Amino acid sequence: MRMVFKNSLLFQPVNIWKGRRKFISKSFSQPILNSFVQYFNENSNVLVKVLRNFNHDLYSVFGRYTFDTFTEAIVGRNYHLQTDLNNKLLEEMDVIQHFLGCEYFVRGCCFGVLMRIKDFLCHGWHALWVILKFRRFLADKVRCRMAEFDKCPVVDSQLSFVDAMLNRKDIFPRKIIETEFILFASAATDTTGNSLVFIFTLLGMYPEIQEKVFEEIVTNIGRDEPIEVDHLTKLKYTERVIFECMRLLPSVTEVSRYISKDIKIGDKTFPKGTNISIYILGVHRNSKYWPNPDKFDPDRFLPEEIAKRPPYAYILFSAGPRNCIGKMFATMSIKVVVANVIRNFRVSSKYRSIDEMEMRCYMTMRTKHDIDCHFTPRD
Ligand code: HEM
Repeated sequence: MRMVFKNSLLFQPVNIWKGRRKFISKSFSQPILNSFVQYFNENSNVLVKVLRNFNHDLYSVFGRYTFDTFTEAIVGRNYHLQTDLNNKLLEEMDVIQHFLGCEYFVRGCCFGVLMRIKDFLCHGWHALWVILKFRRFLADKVRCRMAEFDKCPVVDSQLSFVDAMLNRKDIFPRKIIETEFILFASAATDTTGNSLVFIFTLLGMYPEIQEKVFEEIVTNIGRDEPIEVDHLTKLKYTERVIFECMRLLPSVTEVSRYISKDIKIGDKTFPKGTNISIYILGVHRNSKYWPNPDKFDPDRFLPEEIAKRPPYAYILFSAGPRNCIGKMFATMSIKVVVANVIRNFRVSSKYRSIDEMEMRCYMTMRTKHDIDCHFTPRD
């Protein structure tokens, strides 16, 4: 991780992180995010076509949608991974998840150094090769953008974070811009893609809820109209459904922190120098805050129900200053996809409960095997 993201936001000490996060946050303001909705809409139209012909390997299908949308919004380039099935870059990235994932470290710890060396020789080189390929692929796009900028500088207060950094090349060298772009693309793709897979699978498990979502979408947007910013705030029930899906199946299940001074919580003290993990999945299914926690109930996200809970009972995007910078980007993108897909397809799944979905968790959570979720055109 450190090797790939060394110069990025993720690994900066607080004093550098603070200034950079503030700078980048301006590019995630509401007016800028609103201007991205056209890309979410256009790419979700492609997704609808893809789903008509290609109904398997859903992690790849939704990951490709997310990657195309992200790169188009941020550097103005669509790589058409949704339709270019020969490009296997995202699937190859899964090797990295395997390599960095729990299994490697758990086994490495149990059987000692020899197992680590064996794992590295078996999987490490492959992971390294994929990382370099991904890096080169994305860095190349930043260079293209840079060349465009040099020819024709854009003077605008509403720039994507890459363009905003390119505008301040005096403080952001090219290498840093490239690394940030790679971090953001990685942080956006699997998280959002996997969430979409889970949302549709849960909608497939609860057809009555799916029909209510369909009704709301058709009433507020229509069957064929392009999806625009103003539509998104009208999808109140759909939004509750999305939040409930991501409560039960968060694509990021834990975050870690290094404790820099003693912290007392209740009668326990966590001493300075400790690494701790906050288990998001556990918090989201804690019966103290979520009665009958395994029940799928979108009304938990009615405003009056939210008001009854402490704000940290739902930490899908983490919380505090180091939370997810892309949370609104992800939420808006997911809403557009749900609206466009549900008005075009009836979704079904054989699972009767989330317990039947065997999960595996590396950096992000997925099912162990191909997921059972099917899309049947409504027309
Ligand atoms: C459903 C989708 C997403 C989920 C569940 C998610 C979750 C998270 C979580 C839990 C963190 C905090 C990590 C920590 O506290 O250590 C985080 C950080 C981050 N996320 Fe997301 N994320 C999502 C989508 C996105 C998107 C779309 C982007 C980019 C547009 C993004 C960019 C980032 C970045 C750059 C950080 C690090 C922020 C920092 O250290 O200041 N994420 N995300």
